Amino acid sequence: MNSILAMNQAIGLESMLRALTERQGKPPAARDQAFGLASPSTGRRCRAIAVAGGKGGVGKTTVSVNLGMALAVAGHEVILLDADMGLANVDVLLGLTPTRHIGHLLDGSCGIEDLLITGPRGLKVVPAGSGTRRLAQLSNGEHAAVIRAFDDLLTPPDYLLVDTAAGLSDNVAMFAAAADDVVLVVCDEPASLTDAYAMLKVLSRDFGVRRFRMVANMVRNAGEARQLHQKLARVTDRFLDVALEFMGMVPHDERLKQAIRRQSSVVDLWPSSRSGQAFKQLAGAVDTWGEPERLGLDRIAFFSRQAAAATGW
Ligand SMILES: Nc1ncnc2c1ncn2[C@@H]1O[C@H](COP(=O)(O)OP(=O)(O)OP(=O)(O)O)[C@@H](O)[C@H]1O
Repeated sequence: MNSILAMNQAIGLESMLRALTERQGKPPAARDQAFGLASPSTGRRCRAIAVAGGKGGVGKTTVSVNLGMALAVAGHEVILLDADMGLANVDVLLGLTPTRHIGHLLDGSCGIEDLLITGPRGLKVVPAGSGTRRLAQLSNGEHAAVIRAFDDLLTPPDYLLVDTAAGLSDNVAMFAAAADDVVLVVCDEPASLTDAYAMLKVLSRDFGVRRFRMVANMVRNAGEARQLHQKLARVTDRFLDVALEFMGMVPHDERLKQAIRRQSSVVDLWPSSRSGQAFKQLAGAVDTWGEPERLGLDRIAFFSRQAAAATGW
């Protein structure tokens, strides 16, 4: 797709994005951190990574689950937060049957530790709950409460992965802005590119997120992945004040689909498959990122505090 077409389509989403921003009130002047605890296993601060994508079906959950598993296999403590509230499926993908979810945390009937369930290879999951309309309509204050609940973890992990919802809701914006890194999953479809552009635009302009790491999903090879990155980076370099780094790729792989049908991860079932190897490489890339930067002193993002105060959370 040519870059001007991509930009025009993205600009076509302006009114929707403006409405979202206006509803949220004045955006924060600078990005602050919300998730941020020291990990006992490494002594390093927990790194919170939000996996986002804009368009539905680009592979956010697949990447979150398999990247989480690859990091766990590499010996890291990992918690995977399913933040696709009301349409949760991380637990389904891992064959887990949670009895509690985020809704129980929010109504005060349990704490964050009670929500953790342990999946294969010690990967821990915080389930979001499915089929509950109320969970799909959480207020900003409730999102803030979920983010802050991670401060109560007894043993913070090395990595907290957050599988965000599709679209550009307040939910996605808050979790992405509260994380140390945003991994953007993109596939080679016009709608994926325009939605990714729209997400970069709103997260940078309204939430101060300036750096993104792109994973090209469902591509044929590394060359195609690089081309996809260049296609998006050409437009973002020209029109947005963001750095879009290439993180890696996941090939289109039937093994991945088979693993999902078996409610397991390809990393666990077929580590030597093309996608299994790709997730190992992505985990290796994450491992090179080092200590997350701290852009502010407070652990709670500015907008989270505003929202929390407004709703009494
Ligand atoms: N690399 C891949 N190779 C083959 N199939 C893939 C790959 N990545 C994802 N898929 C398939 O694409 C579909 C959508 O993936 P997934 O549910 O992870 O997307 P999503 O972005 O989380 O969607 P939603 O936003 O709707 O929750 C799934 O059926 C999955 O099996």
